[in-house]
Amino acid sequence: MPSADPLLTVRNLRIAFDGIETIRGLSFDVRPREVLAIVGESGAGKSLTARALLGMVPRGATRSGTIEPDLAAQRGRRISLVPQDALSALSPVHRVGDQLAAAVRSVARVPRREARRRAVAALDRVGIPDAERRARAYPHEYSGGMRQRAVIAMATINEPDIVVADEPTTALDEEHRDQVLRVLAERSEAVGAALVLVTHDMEVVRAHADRVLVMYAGRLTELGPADEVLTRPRAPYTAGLLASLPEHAPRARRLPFLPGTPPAPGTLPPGCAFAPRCPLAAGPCHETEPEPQQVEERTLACHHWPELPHPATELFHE
Ligand SMILES: Nc1ncnc2c1ncn2[C@@H]1O[C@H](COP(=O)(O)OP(=O)(O)OP(=O)(O)O)[C@@H](O)[C@H]1O
Repeated sequence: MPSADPLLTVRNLRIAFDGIETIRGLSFDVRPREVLAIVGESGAGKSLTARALLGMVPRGATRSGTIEPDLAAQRGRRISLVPQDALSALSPVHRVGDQLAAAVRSVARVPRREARRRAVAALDRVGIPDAERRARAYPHEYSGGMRQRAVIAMATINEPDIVVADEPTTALDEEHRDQVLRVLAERSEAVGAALVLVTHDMEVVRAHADRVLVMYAGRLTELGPADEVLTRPRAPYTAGLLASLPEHAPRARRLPFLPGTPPAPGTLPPGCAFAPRCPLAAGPCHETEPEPQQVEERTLACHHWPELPHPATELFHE
C-alpha cells in the first residue's frame, strides 16, 4: 500500500445539529489509491463523515474543523460519490448513456460522439451487458444491480482522485452485493482513485480495505491497517464488532452480538461513550473521554487498550 502524502486531511471535524454534536472531533487522512473503510454501528456518523469529504453537509447542520484540500467545488471531477441509492444519483428523465456522456463533457472538451463512445465503454467496463444498447435506456429500465454499476461508471468516468461510496450495496440483494463491491474496488483502482468505503460490515472490510477507520458515537475508536485491525484489534469496541463475525462466534451462539446499543447524540454518558457496553470499562473510562493516540501504526482511543486480551473477541463471548 502506498504511503505518499495524503490526498486529503481531515482535522478536528465536528458536525452539529441544533447545537448537539454528532461528529465530535474526528481526524484522519485519505491516502492516494488506498481503500479506506469507515465502519461502525448505525448512527456512528459514517455517512456524515463521508459526505463531508464532498462538501455535502445536511441543511441545518453546522460544521467546523478542516478538510484539506477542499474538493467540494470539484465534485464529479476530483472526488465523486456512489450513494446507497442509485436512483438518487441518476436522473430519471435522461438516458443512462447521455448522463455519462454529459459527465464527460462537463470536464473535458470532447465532441459528443467521443463522449458517447466513452460512456458506452464505461458501461461495458462495469459489466453492463450489451452496453451500446443499454446506454440508450433509462435508469428505471435497469435492474438495481445494473443501476449501481452505472453509478460506479459515472463516479469513475472522469478518473477522480477519490471515490466515496456510502453503503453502496445496501439496496441490493445478497447475490449482487459482492459483485458490485468488486466492480467498485476494481474500477477505483483502475482509474487510480482512493476509495472511501462506508460500511457496517466487517466482512466487506476484510475483503476490500487497506485501512479501516472504526467510529463510535461520532469519534474515532481505532484506525489502522485493515489486516492488523481485523486480526488484532486494540480497542474493545473493534473487538466487539469482530466478535459478531461468524468465525469468532462460539458454536453454541450462532448469532453473537455486541450487547446494548450506541448512545443517541446528546445522550452521551460521562467519559468514554462506549464505557456502558465495554467489558474493560473502569475508573477513568467513566470520567474522561479517551483522546486518540498513536500506537505503532494504529491510532486508537481507549484508556485500557494495553489490557486487552488476545484474542480480544473472547471478551464478548462470556
Ligand atoms: N439531517 C440530519 N438531521 C439531524 N440529525 C442527523 C441528520 N443526519 C444525521 N443525523 C444524526 O447524525 C448521526 C450520524 O448519522 P450518520 O448517518 O452519519 O450515521 P451512520 O453511521 O452513517 O449510520 P447508518 O449506518 O445508520 O447510516 C445520527 O445519529 C443522526 O441522528
